[in-house]
Amino acid sequence: MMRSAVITWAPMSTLAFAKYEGLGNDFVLIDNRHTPEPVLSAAQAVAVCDRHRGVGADGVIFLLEARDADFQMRIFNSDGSEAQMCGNGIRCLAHYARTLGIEPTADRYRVQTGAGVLDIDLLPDGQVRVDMGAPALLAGEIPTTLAPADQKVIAAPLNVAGSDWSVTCVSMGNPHAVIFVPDLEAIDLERIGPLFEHERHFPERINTHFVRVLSPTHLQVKVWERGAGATLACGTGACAVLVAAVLNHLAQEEATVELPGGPLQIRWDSESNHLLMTGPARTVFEGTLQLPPLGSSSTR
Ligand SMILES: N[C@@H](CCC[C@H](N)C(=O)O)C(=O)O
Repeated sequence: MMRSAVITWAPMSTLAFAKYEGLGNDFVLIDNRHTPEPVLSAAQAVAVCDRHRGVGADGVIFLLEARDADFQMRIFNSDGSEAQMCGNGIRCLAHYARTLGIEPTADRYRVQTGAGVLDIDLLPDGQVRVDMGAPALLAGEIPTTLAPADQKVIAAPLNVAGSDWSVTCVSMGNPHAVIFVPDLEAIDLERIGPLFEHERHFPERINTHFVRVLSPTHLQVKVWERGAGATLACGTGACAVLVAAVLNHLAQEEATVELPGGPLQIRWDSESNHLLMTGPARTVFEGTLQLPPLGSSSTR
């Protein structure tokens, strides 16, 4: 018997967004002050980040109300997983907050993140400086099983894809593995990146950075991000790279971290033990998302 197909079109709701980028690490930003949880589900964030059928982005960032800060940041990676922190994203969010009429105090915002409350300074030249807090170095804090939980992971041996690597792990709220190599051209990121991300010693997966030391104040990086793949820049990663370089006696406490999308200035302040990251953030365009109602199945 022939059946006739019934197509029901769910009514669309709309949601305003702004697209921003920091060194080519790009985000869809959403003013989420009206509800305590992100207005998009993880699956909707994946759809929005899709570079063919969505807006296209490395992640979706929500600006929410905060009790003890100017506002709160939450971020979904392009695969829908939630991360604790995003260095490039928080610079973008600071500029976005200003367009929403949230006024900083003496050009400074205090922002609640999964890595604690961070101070963000809007500099006169348009750049943004973020106090990224202190790095966490113990294996249990990363987390990784490459060492006992109460020990640091500095130049630990790890075999991935049949090769031996020397891995230093740093958490900036989110987990990073840093590997110093003599030649970045030799790194096939699309092949090796996912193998590190899902390696069994990293129970919450890992952001991976391959680093060539150009000088003690100049580090060049290739980035594979947890939940987003190869990106043009990673702010938390740039901080982790500087920390790892200092711990391996390869860099000074202040350096330029050269990412595929451009440079970040990173300083590890010896007095506070905090990382200070300075870099740009830029608005690209604004728009309106067409969304099926939450909880509805696809209308296609
Ligand atoms: N690109 C970001 C980091 C985003 C989160 C990361 N992929 C994770 O899952 O931890 C940055 O600039 O720091």
